[in-house]
Amino acid sequence: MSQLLRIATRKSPLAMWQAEHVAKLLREAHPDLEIALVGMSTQGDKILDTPLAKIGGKGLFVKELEQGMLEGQADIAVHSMKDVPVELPEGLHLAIIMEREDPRDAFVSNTYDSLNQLPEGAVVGTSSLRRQCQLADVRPDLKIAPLRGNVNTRLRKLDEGEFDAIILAAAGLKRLGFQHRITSFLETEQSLPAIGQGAIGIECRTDDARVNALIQTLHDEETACCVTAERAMNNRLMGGCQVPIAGFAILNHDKLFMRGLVGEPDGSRVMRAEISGPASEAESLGIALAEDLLGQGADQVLKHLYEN
Ligand SMILES: NCc1[nH]cc(CCC(=O)O)c1CC(=O)O
Repeated sequence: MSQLLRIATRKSPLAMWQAEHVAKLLREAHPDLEIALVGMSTQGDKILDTPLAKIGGKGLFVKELEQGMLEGQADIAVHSMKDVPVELPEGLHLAIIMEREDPRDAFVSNTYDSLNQLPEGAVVGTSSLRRQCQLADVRPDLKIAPLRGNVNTRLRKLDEGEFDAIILAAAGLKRLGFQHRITSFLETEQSLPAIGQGAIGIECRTDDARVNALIQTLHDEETACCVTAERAMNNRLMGGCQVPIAGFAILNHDKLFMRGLVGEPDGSRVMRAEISGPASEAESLGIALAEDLLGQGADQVLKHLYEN
């Protein structure tokens, strides 16, 4: 008897690409499996005129998908890890973290080759406080302008001449076939990525043994270890995805190396820390990194942001 697996996904082109990608890999692993995509709209997709940082709340891009799984309309949800809050609803878990795509931020411009070549006062589009903070730190003269919408919309707005350059995640551009639009990469030391950037995660019901077993082949332990450290840092900082927090871990054999950053959106204060240790201690390394940042004053910066 053929089995059915229903994948909950947002309807943006990037989310659909990611869900299709998972569907394709699962069809290869299980030729008899019938797969259906269940498209859903999230709050983050509906409110398009407000910077995400102002909408507030965690899980803006995942809540409706989680509800769908809890109500039995879908079996798994495919997420960009950077959109997934650290705390999940009762009954659901992150079963799978897939191998990470390029974690870097990309500089996209129709006029200038790189960040360094932007003239004084150039207008850069991004609605990410994390990107804004790091840009302002090195180039306080730049004008940061809000830029929301899915990847395709953001590229269109650049082409319409609203900005001298925009910053996007390289992973999203590559997945959607816009690699040629990447003018240059911001190395991770220069623009520390968001927690989980470039990694896709699969969430499902904790107790659904059939589904947990079906998706197991997609797991990448190295990425999972790095993302565990990054999310532990975020959890200790009580960070949502819309605060200027960055964190990026890599593995070298069994050793984990991680950088973290918290700052003011205007770049007036930027706290950085790094740590390394055994991969088996990923979670405690992430927490220790957060504590280093808190000790440097990150708690005041974050408190101030949550109050506004
Ligand atoms: N905030 C939306 C979002 N969520 C994940 C990605 C990129 C893909 C990824 O990080 O896996 C993007 C677009 C962007 O930041 O440019």
